[in-house]
Amino acid sequence: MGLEKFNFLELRSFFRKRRSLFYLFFIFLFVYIVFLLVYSVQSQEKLKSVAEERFYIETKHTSTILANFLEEQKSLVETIATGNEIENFLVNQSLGMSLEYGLNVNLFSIKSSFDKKITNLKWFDEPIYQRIVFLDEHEQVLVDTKTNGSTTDFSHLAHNFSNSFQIDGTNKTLIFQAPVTYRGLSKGRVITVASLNLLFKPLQVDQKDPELHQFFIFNSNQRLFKVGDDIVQQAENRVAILPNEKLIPFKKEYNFLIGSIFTPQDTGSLYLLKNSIDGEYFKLITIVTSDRIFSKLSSNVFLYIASLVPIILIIGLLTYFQMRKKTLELETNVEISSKNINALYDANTLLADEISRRIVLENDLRESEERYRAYIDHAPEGILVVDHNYNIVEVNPSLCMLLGQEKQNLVGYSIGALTAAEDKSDFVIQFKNIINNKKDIEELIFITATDAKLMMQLKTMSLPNNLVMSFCVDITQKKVDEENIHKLAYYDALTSLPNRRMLQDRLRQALITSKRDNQYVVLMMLDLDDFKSLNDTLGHDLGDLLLTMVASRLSACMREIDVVSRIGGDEFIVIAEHLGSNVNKALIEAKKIANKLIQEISQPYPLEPNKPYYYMTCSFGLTLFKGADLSTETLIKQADLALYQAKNDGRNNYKFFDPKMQEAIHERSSMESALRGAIEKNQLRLYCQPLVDHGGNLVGGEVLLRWFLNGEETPVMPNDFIPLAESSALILPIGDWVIEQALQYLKKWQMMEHARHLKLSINISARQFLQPSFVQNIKNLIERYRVDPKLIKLELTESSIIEKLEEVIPKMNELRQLGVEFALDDFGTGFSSLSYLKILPISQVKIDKSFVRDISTDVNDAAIVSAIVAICQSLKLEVVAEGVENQSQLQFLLEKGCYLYQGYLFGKPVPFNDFIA
Ligand SMILES: Nc1nc2c(ncn2[C@@H]2O[C@H](COP(=O)(O)OP(=O)(O)OP(=O)(O)O)[C@@H](O)[C@H]2O)c(=O)[nH]1
Repeated sequence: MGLEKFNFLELRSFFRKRRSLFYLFFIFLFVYIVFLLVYSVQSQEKLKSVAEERFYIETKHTSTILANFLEEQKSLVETIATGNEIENFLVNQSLGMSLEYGLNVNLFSIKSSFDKKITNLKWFDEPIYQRIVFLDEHEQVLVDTKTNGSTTDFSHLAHNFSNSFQIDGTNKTLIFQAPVTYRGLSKGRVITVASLNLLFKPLQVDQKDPELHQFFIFNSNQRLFKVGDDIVQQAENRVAILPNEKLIPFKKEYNFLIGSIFTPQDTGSLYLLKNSIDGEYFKLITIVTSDRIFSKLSSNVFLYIASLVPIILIIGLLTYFQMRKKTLELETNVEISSKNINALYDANTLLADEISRRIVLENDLRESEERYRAYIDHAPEGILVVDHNYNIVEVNPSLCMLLGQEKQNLVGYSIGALTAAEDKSDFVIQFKNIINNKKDIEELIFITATDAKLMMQLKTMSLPNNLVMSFCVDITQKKVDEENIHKLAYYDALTSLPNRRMLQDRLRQALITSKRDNQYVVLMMLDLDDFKSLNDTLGHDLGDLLLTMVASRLSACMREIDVVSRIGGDEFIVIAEHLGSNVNKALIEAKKIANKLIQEISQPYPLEPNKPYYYMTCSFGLTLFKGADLSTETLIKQADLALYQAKNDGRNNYKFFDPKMQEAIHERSSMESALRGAIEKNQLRLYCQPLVDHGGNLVGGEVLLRWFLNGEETPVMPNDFIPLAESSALILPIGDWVIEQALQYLKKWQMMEHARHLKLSINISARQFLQPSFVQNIKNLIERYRVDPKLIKLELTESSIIEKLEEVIPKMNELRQLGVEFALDDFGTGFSSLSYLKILPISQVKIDKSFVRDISTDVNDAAIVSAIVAICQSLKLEVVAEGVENQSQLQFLLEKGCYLYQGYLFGKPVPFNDFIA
């Protein structure tokens, strides 16, 4: 909306500056107009009187004309009466002349004179006389101009000649008479008869001047007036009331005067004037309209009104200016208002914007409120709003569901209502603390309506108006899961004892405590003796059962503060603290514990109902420490080392760690690091030991590894470093190296005429064989060196593959398909389940040298070897006897049907290059 802006201020200042001038001008104008008005009124009055005067004169003139006419007629009739003709007659009469003779002539002459007069005398072009009559003193008509002989009786005409004329209303005539005298004697009279109509000739009584009407009144109060062509005479005796010679307004009571002369519409505008003609005898009454008299004059009312016009105009002007002023003020106000309106408009716009913004905000707020409400109502977590008095203001459906409570039983109540616990005091205190501290996340236990225990995680935040909102998430299950995870991470699933990880923790703490308290602690590593047999004979389940029994026995023997853990397989570690600060006492204590535990473990185990008890022994490795700056790993290694010694010492006993063991450990670790660089330093060499048949023919060789440490001539034997290589995973690169080298030699053999048929046996460690890429590696090498796979024989020890048969057999089969053969090495030293011979895709079995060594002297060994050879024969497997050193052994083997041999009797292992000259 746009508002027009006027420049009112300029106009207003203009009027302000000239205001006094304007007032002066208006006053002057007012005076001038009043003066003009007065002057006009006066002039009007004058004009009026002039008009009246003029009208007087006009009527007076008419009266005079009429008076003159009457006078003239009077004198004329007298002139006739005294005329020569009549005088001659009278003379002759007096002379006695008779009528017949002389007088007739006279009369004739009179008559002629009369006729002439009738003919010649005119007024307003009309003959004045209708008749002239000469009567003698006896009223005898002597001369009468009316010749038709009708006589009129003039006797009624008075002889009194003071009234020299009379009006004959009946005949409508005007009669004048004059006496005829002779020598003082009356001799008769002359009568002239004129038309009454003549009187009206000078008067304006016709249609031409309808505004003026005149009539006569004569003495006998007779009104005489003319209506059309008729002259009417009426009696009226009230005429006398009319004033003389004065123009007076016509009053209503004068209506009788005008009668039927004319019928004015407005008698109020009539004026009346009475003029005397011929003395008081004859009056001329003039009735005239004011317009007729004052036609050119304005009426006073008009003047007054006209005079009012300027006043009204002035007042109007003043009012106009006043109003203009007011308008200006108003307009100024309007302008100010318009400015205000503009400002208001701007403010309005701002307000509108603000309103729009607020509407948007309100919408946003509403949407946000709806979102908030939707979120609250549908949030999966419980939501709770509490006021500063700890009263519940809001709960969402999720919280109600979690707590098994109805909303109406919570909202409006104190926070105690949130738990169904009998004693709510702890809950309320904890909750208040949470609310007051507003820690990020707190945990609190709620009791639900069904008496269930809910562990809730509360996240609390402040809201406006001193409100506090808490998000409650049920973490009961999470806690259980966490506990389970913790258990899985820190506890052994089978025995529920702390596992190796937990042990590390506890050991770390024990280290700290022992240092702090200056108290000895013993770490005992326990390993069941020959547990593997139990597994193998009774199965894993019973093995597990035994392990759990061992665990409970260990726990039962130890104090609450001690640690009993299972670190894997059949190995347990026990930590006993607070053994005193004296080493000897601590040793005694530790021994006591070890003995007690050995005693306990050796108790019979009722593994199977109605079956004989199982018996189990164990070995311990112990290490004592007190505030030592040793790592937990070192301590465990010490105990392990001691255990190793205990095992070596025949099992079912315990050994304390001593520094010599430490040295051995050190030696082992330095050897490990030396072995790590052996390949790069070219310290490893391949040797080959011949394999011969019963005819002494070389049929192949077994690849053997030698480690020439630090350029020494005497190599380190495989038994001294292969276990180390296996335990440290160095066996993998070493094994790969061995295979590749061996195939290169085999390639060379293949190119030699006399060696082309020789088979090469390569020892493969279980770890190496179980490598996922093992088969592919072999394939690649066969392809690379183009060797005949049939000449390759891979040797695996029974114990190494027995646990992973399902993994091992498919791999063996895959290589078998290429032509690669397998031999079971060291047969007889392990479990030697004969059933494996059936299921393993092997082509050869190698009897361990420990059996071969004493076959001539030990009946058992001889029996075992015989049995092995027999079985292999029945299974159509080649049998190789290892460690054949003398003829008696050979003889025995030959007798039993073993036709392949390896041993010093046929050749020691020699460097590969020397194997075939
Ligand atoms: N039943 C069962 N056997 C296990 C479990 N963990 C490891 N073993 C077996 O426990 C045996 C542990 O054997 P070792 O301790 O190496 O040897 P051993 O037979 O006890 O002989 P020594 O320790 O030398 O006396 C292996 O045969 C494992 O397969 C287990 O959780 N349950």
